[in-house]
Amino acid sequence: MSQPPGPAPLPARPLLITGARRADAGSGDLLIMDGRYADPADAPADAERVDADGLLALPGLVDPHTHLREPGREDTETIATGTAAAARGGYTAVLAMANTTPVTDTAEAAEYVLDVGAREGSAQVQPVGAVSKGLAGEELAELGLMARSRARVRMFSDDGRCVHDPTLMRRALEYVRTFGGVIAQHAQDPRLAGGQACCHEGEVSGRLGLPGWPAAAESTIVARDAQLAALTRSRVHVCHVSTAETVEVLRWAKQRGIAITAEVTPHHLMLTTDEVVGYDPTYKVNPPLRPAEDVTALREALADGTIDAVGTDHAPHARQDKEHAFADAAFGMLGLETALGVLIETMINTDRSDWSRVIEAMSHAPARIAGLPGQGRPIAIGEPANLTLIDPQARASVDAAASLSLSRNNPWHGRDLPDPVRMTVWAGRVTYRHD
Ligand SMILES: NC(=O)N[C@@H](CC(=O)O)C(=O)O
Repeated sequence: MSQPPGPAPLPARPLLITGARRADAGSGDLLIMDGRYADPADAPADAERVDADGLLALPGLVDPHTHLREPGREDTETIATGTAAAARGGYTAVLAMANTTPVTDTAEAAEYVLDVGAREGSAQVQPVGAVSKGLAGEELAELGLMARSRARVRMFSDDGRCVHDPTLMRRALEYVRTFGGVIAQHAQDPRLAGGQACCHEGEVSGRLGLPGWPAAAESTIVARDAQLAALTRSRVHVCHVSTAETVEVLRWAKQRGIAITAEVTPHHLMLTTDEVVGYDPTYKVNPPLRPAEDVTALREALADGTIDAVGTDHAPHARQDKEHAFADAAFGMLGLETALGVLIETMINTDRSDWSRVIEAMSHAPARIAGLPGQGRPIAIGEPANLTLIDPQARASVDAAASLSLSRNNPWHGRDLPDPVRMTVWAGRVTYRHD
């Protein structure tokens, strides 16, 4: 059996985890040896025993949408710090977005991210390749070379920018179909929501005098891309869905059998446009926070599977890039450490979803969409040991200063939220332990 992707082998001490419940059915002790689950009856005498009585065992979480900022902005996040934050959030794999400096638009750039991840990461780092050279939206990047490289890139995205040119989008979809890839679209029509647009277009943007971006700037691109996916018989993934209109388009497209998948961020499941009323740039994000009706529609869509997955869109920014007038500040907020807590609060504690749905959306589906073998797998003997042990009842007040991220643009600071993660294990190695 080939080794699962993971850190260099350590003088691994087997782990015997006792007493954990399993959300997916099944229970019993878990033995982790040589990076995989093994039969607990074979536990060696020197195995480290972990008492997980009362805890829930989940397959390691997979984030289809992380900004790690290395290379280029290591003052705001590195692959080491971003994946440390991921491990604390229960993640064992992250898809690293391409909008770094330089952009991940070549095989060499993708292999660089892969290699630093393997050397310094606390989670598997899978590079996302850019769709267009330099994210400029004009010429296709080296999609085939990235796919055939050691990084085995399968997901491509110009995230931060929309692939606006329909012909370029068509060509990209045609190209990735040849190797089972997917185009992850940042759906934002730059003609409807460009330039200074920084807030949901509606009553609040009008009152505050902030340039707005209407829901239609997202849903019209998603409708177009669904049709292009049908035309090319290829696969499109919609990043950070934020509106009820987009949910309707997704329902329509899925009913027609179009190969479209979508993700929602934790912040769009909980926070609304009202946060912006104080002009605090921490709440400036793309796409913008939307009204409560959209939040409700997103929760419903995640519960019924219209939205397949949760993506954090963890977007670290330096203080000097955020501390500006709202219209001039950088877009983006942190999310890796708090994602599962927000999902418990919005989906489990409201009885909208059961655990199997949350596990599907935060582990199985993102691994499948992004083409990550070895992640999002069931907890079963022989499978790679990617595991998150959680206490779903534990809560804490979020402290931005205590984050493992290098950045502090944390929209959850001071909020009381579930703080569930007790231990994360990636490829058999403990990557996070709650004190
Ligand atoms: N989501 C964000 O608000 N920011 C992202 C890029 C982007 O999607 O705009 C970032 O890289 O900072």
